Amino acid sequence: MSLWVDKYRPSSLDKLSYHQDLSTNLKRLANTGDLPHLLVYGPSGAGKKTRIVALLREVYGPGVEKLKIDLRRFETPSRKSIELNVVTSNYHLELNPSDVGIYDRIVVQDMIKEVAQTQQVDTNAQRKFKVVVINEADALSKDAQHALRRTMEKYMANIRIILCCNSTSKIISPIRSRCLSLRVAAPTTADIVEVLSAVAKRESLKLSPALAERIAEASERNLRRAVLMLETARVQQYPFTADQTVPLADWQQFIKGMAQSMIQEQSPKRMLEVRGYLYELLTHCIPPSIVLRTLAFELIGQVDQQLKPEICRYAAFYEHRLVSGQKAIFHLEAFVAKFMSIYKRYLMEMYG
Ligand SMILES: Nc1ncnc2c1ncn2[C@@H]1O[C@H](COP(=O)(O)OP(=O)(O)OP(=O)(O)O)[C@@H](O)[C@H]1O
Repeated sequence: MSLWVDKYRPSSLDKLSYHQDLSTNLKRLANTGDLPHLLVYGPSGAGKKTRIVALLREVYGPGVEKLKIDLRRFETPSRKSIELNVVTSNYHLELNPSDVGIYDRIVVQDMIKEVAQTQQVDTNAQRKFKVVVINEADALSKDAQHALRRTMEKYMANIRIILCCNSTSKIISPIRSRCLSLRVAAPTTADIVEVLSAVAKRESLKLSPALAERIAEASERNLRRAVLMLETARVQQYPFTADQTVPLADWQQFIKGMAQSMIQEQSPKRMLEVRGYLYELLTHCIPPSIVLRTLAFELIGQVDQQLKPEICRYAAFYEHRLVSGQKAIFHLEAFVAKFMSIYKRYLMEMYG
């Protein structure tokens, strides 16, 4: 049994709801016979992956859905062996090079070279190129991006790259200029309500527009989150009522608690506790930028009006450091410490 987010993922361009213009453009692109390198970007849960898979299906037919997972081994210059899971079909392969950290350049170079040098096995294939989808492209090191640019040029004859990422700001400009950029904006609340109603209908559930609206609002325009919330709500209480509680994800609840504890007490002891919480979030693979953003919004919602601008400013400051630095925990902790000092100073001024 699969989750609704997988079960109801539209598989072809025709079945995609919302952003109809984009779907039409993708269809046109797929039917030109050739494909440029693509840079697909947009916020999490906007439907980037779904659109990429639908595009590949349009280009190659249902054969791209026959997937297998290969465990690939690479050797670093210092003879260390690294492993990476690669999802492949006869026509394309999908990788997440940022999983191997600083060795991403080796993966990008070796994999693309290997694919480019093997001929298309299927002689009936309609295209003479294979597609390499690179996920989380904005997490690629600069080194890997330069290697990618070189390989892109060298093997243009039989390879097309599709880069998938949240923001193009971390992609080097020589790559950006070689790709066709496609922005998949977050669906509007109304779009999400529509998808939720369609899912409910296919599950033969009665979903009132009021509840669908509340779930869509709570999902912050992240469609995946919205569909997951609907499925959780179904488990918690059915028949639905318009005013039933909309379940937040565990990690969101956790960050809420963290913000409360930072507001209750500002001390080295509390700082140490919060550090534990931060590690807990990071080891559960919640991206550090999401932790910082959610925490900042929670804090802003709970403090006095006059403190809000300063907290926003420091959240942006530490987010910038997070992006340019390496160890996320340092910058997250620095933000926590900064907040505590700002808040403590404010309390002292107010209440002496
Ligand atoms: N056009 C659509 N119509 C209906 N449902 C959709 C559509 N696009 C996406 N979805 C649903 O939204 C979920 C999230 O989509 P997807 O995985 O493509 O997002 P994403 O932008 O790649 O997210 P992330 O960047 O977090 O990986 C999918 O599981 C699918 O069920």
